Amino acid sequence: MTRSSLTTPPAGAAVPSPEAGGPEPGTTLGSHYSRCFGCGTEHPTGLHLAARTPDGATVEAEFTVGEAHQGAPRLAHGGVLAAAMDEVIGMSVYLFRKPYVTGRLETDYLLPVPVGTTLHLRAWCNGIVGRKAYLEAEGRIGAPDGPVAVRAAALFIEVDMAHFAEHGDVAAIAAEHHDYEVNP
Ligand SMILES: CCCCCCCC(=O)SCCNC(=O)CCNC(=O)[C@H](O)C(C)(C)COP(=O)(O)OP(=O)(O)OC[C@H]1O[C@@H](n2cnc3c(N)ncnc32)[C@H](O)[C@@H]1OP(=O)(O)O
Repeated sequence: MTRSSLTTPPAGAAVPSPEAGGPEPGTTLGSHYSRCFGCGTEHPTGLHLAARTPDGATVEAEFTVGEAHQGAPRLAHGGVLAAAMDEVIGMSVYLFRKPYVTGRLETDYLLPVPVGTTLHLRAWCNGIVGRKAYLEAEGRIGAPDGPVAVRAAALFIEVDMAHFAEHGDVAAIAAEHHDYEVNP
């Protein structure tokens, strides 16, 4: 992964282990908001990611590229692929049960992704320092061990619920509360 210093964990950054009381291995994480472009089940043209954690520390999901996700004819739009990486990374930091938002997202595009392709996404945390979480993800074509089409590195910043109350619609979050709801 080509990455900047901003998404590289500093020496000594603690790599978190699965949280006591966090999701059990195999848990499906569910949508954090039904109208989210990334995971919302009610979004008509969204990515519809349904993430699960195989081990309490990493997250996996699949994204099938549809007609609504094109950039060039019959090929996925790069921004849509970045959104998929952002979402699966957001789901992985969701394991820590604190609210985080994307501060910085860096993406490497290695292969074109045709419409109809299922991308197998995986995301994990490389370390946390204070409010800053250093995260990484990959998207593989066709199978969990298929060729890597997209890689991403991200810096997510921990916020409190006032962030969403001040800038968004905290009542809508409360209305859809889940056990691990943290990252609208
Ligand atoms: C399961 C759910 C999945 C959801 C996945 C999708 C998640 C999203 O899309 S979130 C939406 C997109 N992101 C946003 O809207 C965030 C917009 N930005 C903000 O609100 C603010 O800039 C915010 C909250 C990130 C930081 O502001 P603030 O709380 O004032 O903190 P601030 O003091 O500026 O920064 C904290 C630290 O992070 C660093 N930092 C903040 N932003 C960045 C950045 N872009 N690049 C590098 N470092 C950064 C700062 O340098 C600082 O570091 P240090 O502590 O070492 O000095």
